[in-house]
Amino acid sequence: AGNTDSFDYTNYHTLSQIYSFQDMLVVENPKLVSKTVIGHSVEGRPLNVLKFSTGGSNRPAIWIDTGIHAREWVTQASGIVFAKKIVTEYGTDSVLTEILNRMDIFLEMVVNPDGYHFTHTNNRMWRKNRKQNQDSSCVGVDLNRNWNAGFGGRGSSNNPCTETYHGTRAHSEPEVKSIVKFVRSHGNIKAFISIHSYSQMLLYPYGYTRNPAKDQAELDQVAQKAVTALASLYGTNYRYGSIIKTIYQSSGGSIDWTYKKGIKYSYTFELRDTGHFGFILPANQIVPTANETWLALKVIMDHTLKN
Ligand SMILES: O=C(CO)C[C@@H](Cc1ccccc1)C(=O)O
Ligand SMILES: [Zn+2]
Repeated sequence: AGNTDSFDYTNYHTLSQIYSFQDMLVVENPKLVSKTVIGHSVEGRPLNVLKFSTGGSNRPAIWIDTGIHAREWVTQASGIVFAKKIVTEYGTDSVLTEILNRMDIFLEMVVNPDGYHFTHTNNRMWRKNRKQNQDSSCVGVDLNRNWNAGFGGRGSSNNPCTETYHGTRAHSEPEVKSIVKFVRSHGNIKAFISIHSYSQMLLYPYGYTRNPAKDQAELDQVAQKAVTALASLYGTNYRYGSIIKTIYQSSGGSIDWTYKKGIKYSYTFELRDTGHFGFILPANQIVPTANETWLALKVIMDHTLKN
């Protein structure tokens, strides 16, 4: 596809097709979209972040990431739809326009490019990155166990051959370290939203402890409003609550670290479905999933703008 209007949003794409989409979007929207490389993956692939900004400097910002787990293909595909929505609806959608007139949005569509490439070439069910672990024949670190929040605790594994291997130390993985450095250097991120599939849940901290987040009441209230907006489109039902109570105990997760860094509006989405197709969600559900999720994202971004 030569441009983002003729791009096929109704299908899954290879890593290079996603990279091309990102570059086309920047070329087509030079005043609104720019691309930053925040680092490189284990295998040397660029970690691309799209910045959506209408001006200012170091404005308060929203972070959205997809594809931290390689096999969760509907998330990277949704990130593509979100990006096109932002450039299409800015100026017409009043909520988005108000958000972008005062805040920036950062979108990392493929947090784990090596893993994503590997799901196309070798193993569709790959989850982790492609780190060659020392003293083990097993490859990969779970990038959602590698953050410095309850690192190495229950709900992660020290065995490189498991799907939840946390790595040798917190922030050991370049894919995680790059985001950590970006968040620290930006210093004005107000919401951090990490998108997974599947289970149809909207989760907030904590995953590593049953201690409630100090902002639990507010996070819960915003989550409720967000899942209501999501369900308004096609009736898709989401559960919501803290990670540990709603899905399971997990330590070293990204939003537990961002929340402890003071980013109050830290959320994780678990997109469609509830297990019928699981990670192998049919491509015809990409656009409906992205459209309903976008309604929930706008609730969280709007609340962030106003609080
Ligand atoms: O990938 C998952 C399967 O979609 C579920 C997520 C659940 C989770 C979400 C946020 C923080 C920690 C764990 C995971 O195990 O990392
Ligand atoms: Zn996941």
